[in-house]
Amino acid sequence: MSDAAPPDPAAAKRAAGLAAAALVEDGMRLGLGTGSTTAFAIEAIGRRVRDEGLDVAGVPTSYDAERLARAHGVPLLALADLDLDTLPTAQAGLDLALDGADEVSPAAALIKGRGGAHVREKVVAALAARFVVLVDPSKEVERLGTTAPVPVEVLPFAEPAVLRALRGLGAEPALRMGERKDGPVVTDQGLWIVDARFPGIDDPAALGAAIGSVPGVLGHGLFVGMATDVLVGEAEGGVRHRVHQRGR
Ligand SMILES: O=C[C@H](O)[C@H](O)[C@H](O)COP(=O)(O)O
Repeated sequence: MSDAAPPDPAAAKRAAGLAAAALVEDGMRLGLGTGSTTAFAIEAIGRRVRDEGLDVAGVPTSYDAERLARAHGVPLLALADLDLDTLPTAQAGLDLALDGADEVSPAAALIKGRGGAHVREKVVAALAARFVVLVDPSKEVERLGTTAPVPVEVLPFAEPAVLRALRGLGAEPALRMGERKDGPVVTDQGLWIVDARFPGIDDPAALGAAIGSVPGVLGHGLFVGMATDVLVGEAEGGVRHRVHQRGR
């Protein structure tokens, strides 16, 4: 038996977060993701704002990201500030979106939403020229669904119907319950989350389309063909940079 300590996920997340913050350039409009890995990036961007006078602003993907950005002095933007009505549709509204993931496949398809922020995260990622995903190595899987369920945000009224439809798609679905609160977890939108556990996902795009078309579903945590970069932090401080093409 080896006496080696297990890799430290916090150190790996920190390495990914710092590498992501280093990609940020003066004048950029950012998407600020949610979760423990992106938190390291937001903190590091805040340091650059303070120490280097970096001029950036970011759209937060959750109340949590918003509070963190404020705490670290990262200026905030709302989608309404992006002038999307005058921007040509082919032009991205944000330069760079930074976010974590619960699973990443070899083709950079993702499961997101452990923190329940996946709906806003997808809106923000879709607006960005580059969508950079920050993970520790435990998030890399050969096949999506290996470790994480697919979070599905649902209208409370529709929950029984959505559970039934998800079972029909091969999932074992369960309403997400609060750990420090009685009853269902309520999202930033005031809706509920169903975690749908699949026995391995072979075609995430097709499954995503099927889940998205269930009446009562606001959105789900499968992100396919969106990531342009994956930064995999290592506990020793190194970072592997995987580059991906959008739409594949
Ligand atoms: O809703 C939460 C987000 O999708 C997170 O980005 C994802 O769950 C990864 O979080 P963490 O970096 O804490 O593992």
